[in-house]
Amino acid sequence: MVQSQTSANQTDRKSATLLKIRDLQVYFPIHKGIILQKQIGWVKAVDGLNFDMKRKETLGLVGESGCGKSTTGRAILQLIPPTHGQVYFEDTELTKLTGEQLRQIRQWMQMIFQYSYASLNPRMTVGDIVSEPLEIFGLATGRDKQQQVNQLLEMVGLTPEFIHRYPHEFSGGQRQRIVIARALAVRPDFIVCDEPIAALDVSIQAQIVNLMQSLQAELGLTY
Ligand SMILES: Nc1ncnc2c1ncn2[C@@H]1O[C@H](COP(=O)(O)OP(=O)(O)OP(=O)(O)O)[C@@H](O)[C@H]1O
Repeated sequence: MVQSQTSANQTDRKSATLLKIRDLQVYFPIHKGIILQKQIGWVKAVDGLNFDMKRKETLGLVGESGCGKSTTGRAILQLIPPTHGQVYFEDTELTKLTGEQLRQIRQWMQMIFQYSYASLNPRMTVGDIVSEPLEIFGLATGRDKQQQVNQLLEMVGLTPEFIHRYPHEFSGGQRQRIVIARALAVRPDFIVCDEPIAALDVSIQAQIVNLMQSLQAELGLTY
């Protein structure tokens, strides 16, 4: 169960605050029986979480397996509806937004996962994968889109020559770079990183951490 207290220091933060979490709770119902599915209780995955994050800050959640880290990340992005509490992104209360409003604001918040391969469509080329968010959010078309895709690949240490290749033609570390390039395409402020290096070899883990740190410095990202 993820819990925390808000310190006086945290509440003093002003305009630079990007994210505010207030009394966040995510409870999952526990059911018994296959047909009648009687509810017999709740899993309190997140229970009364409070914290603030400034822009360009990195906050790590540490805890045993099943303590609610992933649920916290998903609930912040409203991928799981919180049971109770508020999530503010800048001054917008995400927990009050409608579907379309959320879709717009999600542009500024991205998530990267441990198993990058599973989140990459095996039938799409790298060029299509990285350009898809540009199209969805209407950020670029034609030659401009092509240039942005090339730039994004270069930013994550991949050569633009890779654009015609498919995910299975890459190593685990390279796939994670593709996932990062796709996340960066929409120019996010905030990225939820759910164990983004856990599935990689130790030497590759260091490379991806270094890449994420340099991107944070360059683009002012909050992790
Ligand atoms: N969709 C769901 N329905 C029911 N219970 C869930 C659901 N998602 C998560 N849980 C439960 O909520 C708790 C927290 O899960 P979560 O995945 O957030 O933990 P975690 O800290 O990220 O674990 P790990 O380090 O193993 O990834 C666990 O007990 C899990 O079984």
